[in-house]
Amino acid sequence: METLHREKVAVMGSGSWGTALAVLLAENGHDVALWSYRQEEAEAMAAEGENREFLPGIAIPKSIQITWDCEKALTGRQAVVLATPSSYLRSTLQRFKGHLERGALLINVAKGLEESTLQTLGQVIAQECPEHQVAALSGPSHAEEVSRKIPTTVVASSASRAAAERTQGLFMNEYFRVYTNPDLLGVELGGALKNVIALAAGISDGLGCGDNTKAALMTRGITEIARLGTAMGADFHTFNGLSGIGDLIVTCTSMHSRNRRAGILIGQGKSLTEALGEVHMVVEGVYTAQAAVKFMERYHVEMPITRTVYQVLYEELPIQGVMKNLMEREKKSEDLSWHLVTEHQVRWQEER
Ligand SMILES: NC(=O)c1ccc[n+]([C@@H]2O[C@H](COP(=O)([O-])OP(=O)(O)OC[C@H]3O[C@@H](n4cnc5c(N)ncnc54)[C@H](O)[C@@H]3O)[C@@H](O)[C@H]2O)c1
Ligand SMILES: O=P(O)(O)OC[C@H](O)CO
Repeated sequence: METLHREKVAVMGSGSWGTALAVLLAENGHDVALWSYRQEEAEAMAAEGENREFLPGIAIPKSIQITWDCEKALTGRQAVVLATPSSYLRSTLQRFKGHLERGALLINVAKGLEESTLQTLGQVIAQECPEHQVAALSGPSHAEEVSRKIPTTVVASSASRAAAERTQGLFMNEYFRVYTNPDLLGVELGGALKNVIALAAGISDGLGCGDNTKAALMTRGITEIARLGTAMGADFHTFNGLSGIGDLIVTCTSMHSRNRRAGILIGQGKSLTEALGEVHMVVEGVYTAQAAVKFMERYHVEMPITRTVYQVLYEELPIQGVMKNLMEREKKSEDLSWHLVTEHQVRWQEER
C-alpha cells in the first residue's frame, strides 16, 4: 500500500459509524478529531477509551481528540466527515458551518433523504455550505465489521474527480478498499433507499417467510430503486455497484443491520415504537420511507415494496397483509434492463 498523505480530519458524529471511521482514519495515520453531539457521550468515550453505547469492544486510539465543542473539532481541519443520522444533518451543519475552514472538503457518510425538502443529503450540504466541495462515502459497510478490520469495499463519490480521489486516498487501506464513482446522485439514492427494502426483508423474516421471498425482495427492491434513480437522472449502472446492489445485499442479510432487525421485530408483531426502542441505534429506513413515497409520486414511478413498508409503518397495514399486497398485484413484465426496455419492445413488435 502506498504511503498515505497525512491530513487533519474532523469526524462530526460519534455514533457507531462515526466512531468506526474515526478509528480507521487514525490508523491510516491521519490526525483525527471526533465530535459528539452529546457532552456525556464525548466524556464517556474519553474516560473509557471506547464507545460502549454504540460500538462496544473497539479501542479508540489515544491520538483521537474527542470533543463536544464544534470549534475545537473543526479548527485547522481540511477534511470533515459528516456522520450524524440524516435527520440531524442540516441542524448539525447549521450549528457548525461558521467554524469550517475555507476550502474544507465535506464527506457525507450518512444515508437518507430529507423529507421536508425532498433533497438528497448532498443537496442539503451544498445548500448549507455552498463554498465547499461535497463527497459521499457509501457501500456495504457495517461499523461492527469495519472496526474489526474485516475486508470491506465502498465507493467515494463526488461531482469533482479530485474530491472523490482525495476521499479514496483518505480512507483506503489493506482492509478498506475504496473505489471512485462520479454519480453522486445514484450513490446517495442507492444508500438511502436500500434501508427501506431492508425493513421489508426483515419483515419477511419476522413473518417466517423464506429465502425465496428474501431473494425476490432484494431483486425487485433494486429494480424499484433503479427505477426512481434513473427517473431522477442517476446512472442505471450505479445501482449494479457497491452503493446499490452491494449495500442492499448486506443490509438485507446481515444481523448487524439496524433496518433489518427493526423489520424482523415489526414482522413478529412489535409496534414501530417498540422496534425502534429495542434496536436503540438509528433506523434510517423508517424516515426514508416517508421521503421515498413523496419522491415516487413526484417522479410518477411505482415502488411497491417501498410503498408497502410505508403502509405498515404509517397507515396501519396489518402485518399479515404485507405479502398479499405484494404477491397479488396485477401481472407485470420483468424490467431488469430498465434502459433497454424500449429496445426489447421494438424487437417484440418486429417479431409479431
Ligand atoms: N452504523 C453503520 O454501520 C453505518 C454504516 C454506514 C452508514 N451509516 C450511516 O451513518 C449515519 C449515522 O449512523 P450511526 O449508525 O453511526 O448512528 P448511531 O445510531 O450509532 O448513533 C447515533 C448518533 O446520533 C447522535 N445524535 C442524537 N441526537 C442527535 C442530534 N439531534 N443531532 C446530532 N446527533 C445526534 C447520538 O448522540 C449518536 O452519536 C446514518 O445515516 C447511517 O445510515 C451507518
Ligand atoms: O445497519 P443498517 O441497516 O442501518 O445499515 C448500515 C449500513 O448502511 C450498511 O452499509
